Amino acid sequence: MATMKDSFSLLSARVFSQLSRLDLNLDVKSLLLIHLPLLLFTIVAGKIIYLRHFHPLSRFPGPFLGSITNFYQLYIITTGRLEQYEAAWHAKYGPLVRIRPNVLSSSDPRHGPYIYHKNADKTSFQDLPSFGLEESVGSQKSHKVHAYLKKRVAPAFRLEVVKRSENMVDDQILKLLKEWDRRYLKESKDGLLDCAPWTQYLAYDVISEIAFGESKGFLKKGGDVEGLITELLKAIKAGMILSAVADLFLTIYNEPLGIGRWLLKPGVDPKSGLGKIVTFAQNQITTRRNRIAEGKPVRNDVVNHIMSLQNPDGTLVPDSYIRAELTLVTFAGSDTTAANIRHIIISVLSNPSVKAKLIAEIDGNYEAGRLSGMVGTYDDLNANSPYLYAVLKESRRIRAPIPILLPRQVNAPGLHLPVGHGSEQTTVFIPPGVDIGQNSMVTTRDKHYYGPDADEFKPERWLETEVGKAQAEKLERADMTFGAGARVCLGRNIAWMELIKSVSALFRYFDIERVEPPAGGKPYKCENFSLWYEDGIWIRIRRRDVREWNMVDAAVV
Ligand code: HEM
Repeated sequence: MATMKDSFSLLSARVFSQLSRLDLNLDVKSLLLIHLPLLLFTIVAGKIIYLRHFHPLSRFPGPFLGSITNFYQLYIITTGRLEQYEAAWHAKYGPLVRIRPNVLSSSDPRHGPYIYHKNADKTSFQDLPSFGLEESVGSQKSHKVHAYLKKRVAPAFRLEVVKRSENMVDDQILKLLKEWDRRYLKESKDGLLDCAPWTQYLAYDVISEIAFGESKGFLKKGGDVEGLITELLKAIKAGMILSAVADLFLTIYNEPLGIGRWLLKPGVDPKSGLGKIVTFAQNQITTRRNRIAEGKPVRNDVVNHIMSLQNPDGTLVPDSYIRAELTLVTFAGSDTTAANIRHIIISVLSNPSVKAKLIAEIDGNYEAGRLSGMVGTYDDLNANSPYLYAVLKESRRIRAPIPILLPRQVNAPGLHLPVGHGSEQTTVFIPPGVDIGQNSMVTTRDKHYYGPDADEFKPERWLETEVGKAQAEKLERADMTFGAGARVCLGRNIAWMELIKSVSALFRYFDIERVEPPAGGKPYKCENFSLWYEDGIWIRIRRRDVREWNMVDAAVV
């Protein structure tokens, strides 16, 4: 099969041969065959010379192709492992690498507060046409507008509000336990399952329950509902690819004659990709309105909060804005948490001593009556589970659920970043007008900051009792896996609640071991498309002999 490169060469050859056959007068012919290509060549060569020698980032090292074109980033994204490229560049070029013509990547955890300060604006990476959606708090570029939007929506995500939904999280976890027990221990009996999709079912049901007031039934079905998981992945991949050439896309899209907007007309198909998620969000709004109209009680949840927001003139915010925020919550709150749970399971199962310590802590808490009910309460788990806390933190350090560079604009007067260590420490000036960011998958492997064992999964490094207060605080300061500064994750309380509860329940109720994929089972696959997508995490479960099973068996869900 011909490759894209072959087809392109073939096409160019045909165009060229057609042109040379044209009976044009010599001037036009020479213009098309000689002057125009020469002009194009001169423009491209001039641009490359500018980018390599005169651009404000020309003195920073990095991959050659990355320094002259954004299309290189596009290629890297399609490999599904862009974090590996970025880590390799930092290993080769040092803590500041020019990864795209106008973008620097930093791998030094000390740079976080400088880059993600409260007045930092997001970049064109975030500025793609929003396909019929208004700007949401997450897509807003300007720090000022962002601050206004965030102040309005943040109350819906406060811990005390999230805690009101705690029993709904418990219900979803209970469903997971019961489904695994029924399908893999009672019906098929071999206890063998691929847990990767189940983490998504749990996360999607929790987020739809907490944010939208009803779970969509992923766990019950043991499968995708309305194609949401599949379509969200398509939308994420498309967005990721577009983000690599966002500047070019915007130039074409915004060109004055409107041809670009006509050509790239964002056709939102309600049945696929982003359109499906937007339609899902709109349906939540309509359902809620219907309930209100019918005089039925409504929950004081995220939908309710966003629907009752007002504009400065006192009018209610429009549906287009509510849709945008709800779409963001669906995006941001599902596959992130699912990926995190998967990695915790993998890490615990691959480290027998960690598994033993974790189970000892969970069992100890239940036996001593510090955890009650089927799934311990948020407060009890938080207060009594230092090792579980360390496991969750370490898992996000080793594999950040959002494994991409989160860029920010460098505004005047520029940044002075520390580089080097000890007596060799100095500063580097980053000029205004460029973009800079960090990928948590890279910063969290910095050996100066985390020590020579930075690549190892070691929950103990987070324990004050093991490493001392100063070291534990140092690690907390650099933890950017939930984002940083004013843009820190709004859903972190929801995510944390879901994580501590589900991990503690899974290891209390099941004895779990990782196994090879069975014949015909999906093999392990892991891809990074700004979120992690994985398949084929095969485990074998057995019921543990714990008394709480009586409650689970008796519960009706
Ligand atoms: C383990 C789970 C999660 C991780 C690791 C995570 C991580 C992040 C990160 C890194 C950002 C900052 C992005 C940026 O700077 O561009 C972010 C923002 C955000 N996240 Fe999460 N997130 C998680 C779960 C959730 C959940 C469950 C929700 C919703 C209920 C959520 C809602 C949001 C929102 C609305 C923003 C935008 C905040 C802003 O721009 O001010 N996230 N998250």
